[in-house]
Amino acid sequence: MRAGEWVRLTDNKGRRHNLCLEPGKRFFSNKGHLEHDELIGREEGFSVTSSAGGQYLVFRPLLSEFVVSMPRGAAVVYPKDAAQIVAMADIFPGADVVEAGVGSGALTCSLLRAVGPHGRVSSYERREEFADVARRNVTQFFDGEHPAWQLSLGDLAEELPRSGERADRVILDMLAPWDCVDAVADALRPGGIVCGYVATTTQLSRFVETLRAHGSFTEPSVWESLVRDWHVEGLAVRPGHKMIGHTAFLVTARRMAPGERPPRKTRRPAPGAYGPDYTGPRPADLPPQVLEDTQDD
Ligand SMILES: C[S@@+](CC[C@H](N)C(=O)[O-])C[C@H]1O[C@@H](n2cnc3c(N)ncnc32)[C@H](O)[C@@H]1O
Repeated sequence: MRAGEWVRLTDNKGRRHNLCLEPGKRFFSNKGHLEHDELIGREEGFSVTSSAGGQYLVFRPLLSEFVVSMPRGAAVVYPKDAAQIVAMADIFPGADVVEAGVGSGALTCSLLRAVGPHGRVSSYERREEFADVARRNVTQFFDGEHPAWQLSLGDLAEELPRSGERADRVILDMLAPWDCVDAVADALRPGGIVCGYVATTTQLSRFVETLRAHGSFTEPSVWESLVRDWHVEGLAVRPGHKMIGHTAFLVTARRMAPGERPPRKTRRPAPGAYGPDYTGPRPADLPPQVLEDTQDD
């Protein structure tokens, strides 16, 4: 490990500290201090003892560790969901991926890793202060600029058509992904995948109905992932007491070729899908403020 690199210290109670190694500096905790110089030049994966007897494991942070501890502008996509997005939206080496909004840049790091140096991740963010946070985080994680990354400031629905970009995959993590469906459909290559990450059921409903109504996507698939750790010690083998429960719902659909439509029966809700006596608004008709009152970016 060299000066300027980030390392993670974990004490024997599982408490974690991230630090950037600097010659001559000290790390302080309630267990005294450690000299950075003791860590610089060593290979990761060892334990050190501080001046007051605290023991720490020393490793470089994994991506999944980095994104949950890095500075945040907006809420981040958690590693459990980033893994689902990479797998189920089929992000492959060399792919052209468009992403919005970039938020804190957590998902961006996973996308860049998956496309590699010969792919492209084109990220859009409409708030400059979040774009700045993301730029710092992504640059820190990759220890410099990633050759496949391009970050643009602006609203995806307006900027993507202007850019003329074509994409194999488009990932939307934003309040109102339905506003971007036209732009996404125009940018996606036939067979390409749109993947939405939405926090609430009202957003989910509106996004899925908008994709269906657009007519150029296959029937959306919808799921969520719940991760539960297990405690395994002797005969005490049981689920952990805490878990990461709901974060967001995931939606994917594939772009049909130009002029092609998915089979009709998969495009519309079955008659009576809202119940025979239902006369209220359909999800796609809900006014935007109903959603904006309950959800922030
Ligand atoms: C929840 S955050 C994204 C977090 C990000 N995926 C991550 O893992 O760090 C949502 C972001 O989308 C941005 N946003 C919302 N609508 C947008 C749009 N139409 N175009 C571009 N950015 C948008 C917001 O400003 C916000 O920063």
